[in-house]
Amino acid sequence: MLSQLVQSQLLKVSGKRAFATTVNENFLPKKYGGKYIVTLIPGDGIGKEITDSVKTIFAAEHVPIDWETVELSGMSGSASQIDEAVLSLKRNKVGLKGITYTPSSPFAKSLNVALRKELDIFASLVLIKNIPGVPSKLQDIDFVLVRENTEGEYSGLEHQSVPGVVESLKIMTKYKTERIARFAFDFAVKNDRKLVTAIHKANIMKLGDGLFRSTVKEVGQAEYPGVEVKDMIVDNASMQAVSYPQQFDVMVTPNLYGSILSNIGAALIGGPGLVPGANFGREHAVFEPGCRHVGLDIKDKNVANPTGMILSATMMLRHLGLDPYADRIAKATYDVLAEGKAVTPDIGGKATTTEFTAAILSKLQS
Ligand SMILES: NC(=O)C1=CN([C@@H]2O[C@H](COP(=O)(O)OP(=O)(O)OC[C@H]3O[C@@H](n4cnc5c(N)ncnc54)[C@H](O)[C@@H]3O)[C@@H](O)[C@H]2O)C=CC1
Ligand SMILES: O=C(O)CCC(=O)C(=O)O
Ligand SMILES: [Mg+2]
Repeated sequence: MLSQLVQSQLLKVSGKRAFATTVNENFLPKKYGGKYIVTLIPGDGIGKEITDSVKTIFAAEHVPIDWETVELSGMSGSASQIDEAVLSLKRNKVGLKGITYTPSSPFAKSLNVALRKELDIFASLVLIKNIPGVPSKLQDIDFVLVRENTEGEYSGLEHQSVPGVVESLKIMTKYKTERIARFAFDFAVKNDRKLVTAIHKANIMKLGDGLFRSTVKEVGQAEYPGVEVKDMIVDNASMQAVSYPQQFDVMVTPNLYGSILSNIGAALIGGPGLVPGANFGREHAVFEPGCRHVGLDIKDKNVANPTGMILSATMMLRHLGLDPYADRIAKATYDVLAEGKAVTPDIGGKATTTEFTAAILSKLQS
């Protein structure tokens, strides 16, 4: 039973299928000396601890990857760090990333957002699915969030026209809405999902969200007759997500609603440390925990749950065609979670991050 569940998780976590339709084959990463070079950006907060967990597991499994580590910090970093990170990702095409902190000061730009825009990794993919053994109030949850990553509310265009009056621009374009819609429908087709729901607020933002709603529906109806398309207002979708999440299959969202729904989704399945994610463009793919939390409050305490990062890393392995490594690592991770003996405090356990990682290693060796 468990292995069947694991198998279906593995299929659905597969970034490769989503990627294959989106990335130009000419830009697939190349091996050097039999190994892929992957950019590793630990980021701030718990990033180092959870990427260390991945590094330990990959080393023990002899995964044919060399890491190119780039420091990127929103707390202390120099301006040149972002250039270095972008250069490394442009060269290697593939990255594994923690989250960088963004201070609320008006002068501090989000490095996470800058990186996504610079590389045009426009599609965020987040899997919200119950994990056997992890307590959650509702069962049979299994949906995917496809989130536009480069425009919308995260455009970062704000100005104060006169003191006390601020205008924030939300940019929505037909071009970027069509491409995120196609990504969502392609993902649905390739992963045997039947329903795409466009999430919007077209009753209030009639032009911007109206464009999003109508474009997703047009693309679906014209190009993907085998996939049902619906739409739902974001307020209702948030309520439905916590009362009847089983109704959702693939949700396609503008930027901010995707962030909010990924956080609701994380809470539904047991917490932010469990959710895997990836960002795809035509040339690059960057894998990062789907709920995108920095975790400054638990930094260096050795309690962070690295599951979301490990599962993001297994999506990356599939993207690179290293499925057998991904299968073994994901299965060992799910087995440790299912047993519940060596799990971290966020899901009710007492284990440290390193003890959880060690339990995965011993599963792999057994
Ligand atoms: N504050 C920032 O710089 C950034 C914030 N965000 C977004 O803002 C929202 C909230 O961010 P923050 O308030 O900074 O959240 P946070 O990073 O403080 O996380 C919220 C809570 O979840 C816990 N948590 C997160 N990951 C965990 C893990 N792997 N294991 C165990 N516990 C974990 C943290 O300890 C914390 O108590 C999120 O949606 C996030 O996507 C995204 C990027 C940067
Ligand atoms: O980069 C940030 O500081 C916040 C971004 C965010 O909330 C997200 O990407 O979901
Ligand atoms: Mg967020």
